[in-house]
Amino acid sequence: MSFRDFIDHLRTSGRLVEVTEPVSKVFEAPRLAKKSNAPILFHDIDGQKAIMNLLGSRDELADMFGVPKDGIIQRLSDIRPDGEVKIVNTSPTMEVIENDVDLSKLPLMTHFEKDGGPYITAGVVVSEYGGMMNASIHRLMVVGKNKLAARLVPPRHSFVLHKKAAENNEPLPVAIVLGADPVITFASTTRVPAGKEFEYAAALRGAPVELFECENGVKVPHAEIILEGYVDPTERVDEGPFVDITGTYDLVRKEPVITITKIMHRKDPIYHGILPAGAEHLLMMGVPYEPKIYNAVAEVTTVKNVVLTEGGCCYLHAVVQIEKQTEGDAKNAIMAAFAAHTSLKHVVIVDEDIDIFNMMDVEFAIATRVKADLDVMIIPNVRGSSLDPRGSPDGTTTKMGIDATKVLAEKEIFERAKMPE
Ligand SMILES: C/C(=C\C(=O)O)CCOP(=O)(O)O
Ligand SMILES: [Mn+2]
Repeated sequence: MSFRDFIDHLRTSGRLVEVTEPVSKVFEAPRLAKKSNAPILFHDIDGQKAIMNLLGSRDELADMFGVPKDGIIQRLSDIRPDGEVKIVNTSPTMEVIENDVDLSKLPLMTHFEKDGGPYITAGVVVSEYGGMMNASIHRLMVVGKNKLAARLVPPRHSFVLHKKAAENNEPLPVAIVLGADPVITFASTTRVPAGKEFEYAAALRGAPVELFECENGVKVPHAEIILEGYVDPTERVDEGPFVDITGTYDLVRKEPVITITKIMHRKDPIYHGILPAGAEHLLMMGVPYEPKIYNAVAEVTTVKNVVLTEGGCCYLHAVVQIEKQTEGDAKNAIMAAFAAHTSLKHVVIVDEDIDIFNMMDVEFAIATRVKADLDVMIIPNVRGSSLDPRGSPDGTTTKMGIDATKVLAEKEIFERAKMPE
């Protein structure tokens, strides 16, 4: 499915908000996107089109995968990155080619008052080096007419490829993909084995993914806009301030620079922007880790479901539902969850009768099934998330796991009372 087909599907199903009056890319469009909290298509940002909140809810994701909302994780954990990828010679993306690059002509938005500049937030950075490829989303700050600062987080594959190229003093060829089939964009946020993002997307879509070759050799899927260029081996600039998933300003760091050498786009392209700290951002960051946690917990007990909760920025807090088999299972589940998602900070393990999408229910489990000295695990000095404002400067933090499951030997005293029909 193309990006445009997906937008048409949102339109015909009545889920798309359309803004036809002119809006500014500086604060105004992001503010409207935050307010609407629904897929929103801007028809006139300095004469350009842009969509935000494209995959801004679990309902949207479930619809895209063709499963119910509580079946997303099982669906994602069943998929193997072995779909078909086809190389083709042409693409509608080549309708317009611009060699005189001026990023200010695109509707790249400035979102929050202290932001370091306009940011590309939904750009899938595809890179290739030494026979390896990678596709992942990185935030990209505009630092010049044809330059972007890229937050390449260790140990993500883009970071590794740039490091390898830089060790040989070579540029890393990249292509930034904006507005591909949303399944491909989602797949690029997953933690699949190196170089397998497009195979994973094809398996998820149930149809081959077509790729075409850019002038710099990088192979990319059809999209609305492609920015071609390279990451310089040595150049670094201040990246930030930028508001990340926590809704607070992330640190300013020295990050690598991408020079854009060419822009390709469809006629009348539709730019995709992800609202920082908005639901789409949170889901793109968190949902790919849920199947990882699910599979890791499945190794130690019977796992039923996993959610990275919105209140925990879909990244720092997890609730894991298990069918407890033996006493102590929940403690193993806690350790498995932390191992699977190293940025996770707090995790609660609950039984099958707790609705993990309902925080009242989760709190009920904590209130009635936890004795803190026995059921709370505190683990100091563990690698945490660089996005946690409470993390230590060396990247470590203290983690907490809560076993909110029933004591098996006293199961009946925890039963929730039912009223007869
Ligand atoms: C920008 C981040 C991740 C990414 O690019 O995938 C968030 C920081 O990652 P941590 O590993 O939680 O520090
Ligand atoms: Mn990768």
